[in-house]
Amino acid sequence: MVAITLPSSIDQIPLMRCPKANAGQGAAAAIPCVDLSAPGAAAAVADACRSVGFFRATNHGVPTGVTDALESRAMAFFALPTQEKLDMSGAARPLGYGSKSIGSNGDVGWLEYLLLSVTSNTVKISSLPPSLRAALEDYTAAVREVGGRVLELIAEGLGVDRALLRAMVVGREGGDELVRVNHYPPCPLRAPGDCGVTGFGEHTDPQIISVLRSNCTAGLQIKLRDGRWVPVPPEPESFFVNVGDSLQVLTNGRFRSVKHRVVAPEGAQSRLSVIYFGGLAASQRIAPLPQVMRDGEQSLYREFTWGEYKRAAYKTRLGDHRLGPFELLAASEPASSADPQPHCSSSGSAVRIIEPVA
Ligand SMILES: C=C1C[C@]23C[C@@]1(O)CC[C@H]2[C@@]12CC[C@H](O)[C@@](C)(C(=O)O1)[C@H]2[C@@H]3C(=O)O
Ligand SMILES: O=C(O)CCC(=O)C(=O)O
Ligand SMILES: [Fe+2]
Repeated sequence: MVAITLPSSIDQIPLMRCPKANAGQGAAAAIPCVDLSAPGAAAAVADACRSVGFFRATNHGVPTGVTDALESRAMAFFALPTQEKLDMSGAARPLGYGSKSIGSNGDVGWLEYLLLSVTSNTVKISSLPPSLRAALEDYTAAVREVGGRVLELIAEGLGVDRALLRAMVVGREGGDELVRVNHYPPCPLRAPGDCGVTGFGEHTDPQIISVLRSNCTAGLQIKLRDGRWVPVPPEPESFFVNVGDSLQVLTNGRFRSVKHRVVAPEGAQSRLSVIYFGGLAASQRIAPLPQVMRDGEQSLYREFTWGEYKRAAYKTRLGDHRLGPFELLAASEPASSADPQPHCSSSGSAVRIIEPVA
């Protein structure tokens, strides 16, 4: 039984259009798939990060028991009354339990979540149910290994020291690793045409990489380099890897952080996703790796630390172009919020569509 309550004002939940045209044949084919233990994996990972900024990873070595245990403990947690969830986790600021509100700048979505710091594999919320905490710690240990392997492959694919990126992120003293568990209950609202309700609005992840797994329920979409949004078919046996803003800078734009969003589920099923975010230590400088730069190539970004970027990121709205203020040369991305695109808005029970802004 899902304990989320309907928002007091449905107006607070913006609806968005999810073009069906992109959901057809070929959508899944647009998403690269990499067998992490195959020969040639490094080149395939680098290729995927360059062309899409996103890929599906198979042969990752995480036992299904670990993911199943977390999924069932998390669902049991989300089924608790809201006050109990808040008492156990504290209200998200930004860590803790959140519902419908994402960040502190007015973003909303049809979801509830737990956002946790997992650096050194310690889940720093003491009053979580012990079985959930244990499942989170087992999962974190396993997903961190996947992240570490992916970072080795990325380094190899870039032609830099294989251990370099992994050592900057995984299990690093003072590092910034997060796990987020998102629960999107079935959404009773309906929008006309091709609109769905926003589960998690369009954004890029600020960290180096994100490693995501979901249950069987669809909803995640990514934006391809040609501007098309495509649905990511759910694949509970696989992990999905996102390039984050920090990796975009480290590669001087060779890899680009991928825009993604989630549409709330319409049917009877809820979506449960778990994401590991590999970030850096606060004092870690983020600048293009000298080894990837060609002779005379200029950095596209002014130098900054992860602490500085994170502070700036938390002042932004979800869809903002967070790297904008750090760009040195002519910006390759619109400096505004989310790209102009069709979206919908609700007005009481009657749903009103707002057409794209030019
Ligand atoms: C609106 C926001 C939520 C967010 C912090 C921010 O101000 C802008 C970035 C958002 C994001 C997106 C990826 C991750 O889910 C997240 C934890 C992160 O590091 O950056 C969230 C932040 C959050 O929910 O606190
Ligand atoms: O829930 C999902 O599938 C994606 C969520 C997401 O992008 C995030 O938590 O940053
Ligand atoms: Fe994300």
